[in-house]
Formats: sequence, structure tokens, C-alpha cells
Amino acid sequence: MIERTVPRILMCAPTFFEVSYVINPWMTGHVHDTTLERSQRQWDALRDTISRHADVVQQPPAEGWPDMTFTANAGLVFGNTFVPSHFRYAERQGEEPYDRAWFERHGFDIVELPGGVFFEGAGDALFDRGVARRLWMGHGHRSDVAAAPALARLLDVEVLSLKLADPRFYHLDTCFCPLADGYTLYFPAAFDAAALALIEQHVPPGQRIAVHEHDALDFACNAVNLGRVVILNRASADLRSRLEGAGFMVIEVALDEFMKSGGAAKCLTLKLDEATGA
Ligand SMILES: NC(=O)NCCC[C@H](N)C(=O)O
Repeated sequence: MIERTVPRILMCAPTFFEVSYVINPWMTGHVHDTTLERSQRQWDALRDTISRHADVVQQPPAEGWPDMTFTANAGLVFGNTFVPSHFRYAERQGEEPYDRAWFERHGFDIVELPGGVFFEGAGDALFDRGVARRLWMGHGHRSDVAAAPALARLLDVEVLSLKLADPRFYHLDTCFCPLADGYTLYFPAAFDAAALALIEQHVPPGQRIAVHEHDALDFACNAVNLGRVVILNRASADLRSRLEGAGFMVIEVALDEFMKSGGAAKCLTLKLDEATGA
């Protein structure tokens, strides 16, 4: 497969975005607390920023499915294969037919997980950017641990399972972000001891960028990495200088309207060219 030089990123406009139910701690106290004007403005800024480093492809939003703007959760892309999500909560399950139809229409091969396994796509499954065919998978809140061996078999990849321990960091992409050349941004306290040991075993100390709680709560790990660019909601001066020291350029885009729903930059995107590295 020929790898594209300009990555394609799937985004879905927040036309119908709102907080209308509570399925994670961030949503508590924010029901009907967002406005279309603010969310559209912040999403436009993210789209424009990403457009300078990638081609943004847009999926039409569907009325009645307010979290569909978080395209990371549609499923997992690997080469031309798409593994659709099976959402844990009924509040999001209605997104599934729209996502499946979009990927079918765009020529992806649809590969199914076994029935009854919850899996929330690239919210919980993130490819390493240093080691080919290595997938990090979070479980414990949304995705089932049973998705890990199934994905390993279906995609012929190594899957490293990480148990998430803090309900505020309910998807792996809220507390862990593989970056170019194997650098890894993560919030250690979001993981159980075995998961932390696994991270430390597979990511060399010089490539681990552990964030403090204040950065984690600002969704700094929920970053979009395109080459040497890291796009995120906010980074402290300390985190910014550590990322710059590792050769990354940090771009902040305020996304607080989406944080009321428990998501930020990475959740609002899905990379459509996930290299198979084979
Ligand atoms: N972390 C992500 O990948 N996506 C954010 C999803 C937010 C949505 N309100 C949810 O709880 O599923």
C-alpha cells in the first residue's frame, strides 16, 4: 500500500452537539449548558488548524445523536479496514449505522468484532507511532477487555491492554497519546499498576512524557499529532517546553465547550490513513 503524504482526518460538524445526558463524569452539571454558536466556533478553529497539516474530510452529522461529533469513537481504521464500534451506552448506539454506512460508502472493508463485545474505536484503541503494528487498547470503562484479543486476531497486530483506573479518564485517548517516533504522552495516575508497568516496559524512559494532573484535566493528552505538530486544548508552560524539547510544535485550540461532554481535540478527529506498516 502506498502511504499518503498528507493524512486525511475525519471530522463531523457539531450541528446537533449538546450535552443532553450524562455518561461520563465531565457531563455532570452540563446538561443543556453548551451553545451551538460556541461549539461551532471552536470546532471551526480546530478544523482550520488541522487543515493546515492534513486534509479534513467531513462526515454529515445526524440529528438526535449529539456525540456523533466525536468521530474518534466511530471505530478503528487500519489500512483499508474499518472495525466498527459497539457503544456501551444506548445514548450512543444510534450512531453506529451512520458510521458503518459512511465507511462502506467510502470503500473501506468492514471487519466485525464478535457480537456482544463493547468497543469504542479510536477512543480506546491507539496505534503506536514508533513500533509498527502495535496497538494500545484501553478498557475498564467503555471497551471490553475481550476486544483486545479479537483485534489482535482480526488485524494481525500486537495489542497491549491497559486497564483504566480513573472514571474521569474513561477512554484511553483522554490520558494516553502515542506521538511520532515513539514518544508517548500520558497521565500515569489514570492507569492501574499493571498497565503502568506495561507502558514503562514498552516505552523507553527518554520517550515517556508523563503529564501532571492539571494538564491531564485540561485534556492535554487528548492531542492530535500530525508529524511534528501537536494540536491540543491547552498545555502548561512546563509541558509545552518538554514537548518542544522533544522536537514537537504545540498548537493550542480552545475546546472547553466539548470538554463539557468529556472530549477535546483528539476525540473530534479520526485518522483515515492508519499505516499498516507491513
Ligand atoms: N474520548 C473520546 O474519544 N470521545 C469523547 C466522547 C464524549 C461522549 N460524551 C461520551 O461520553 O462518549
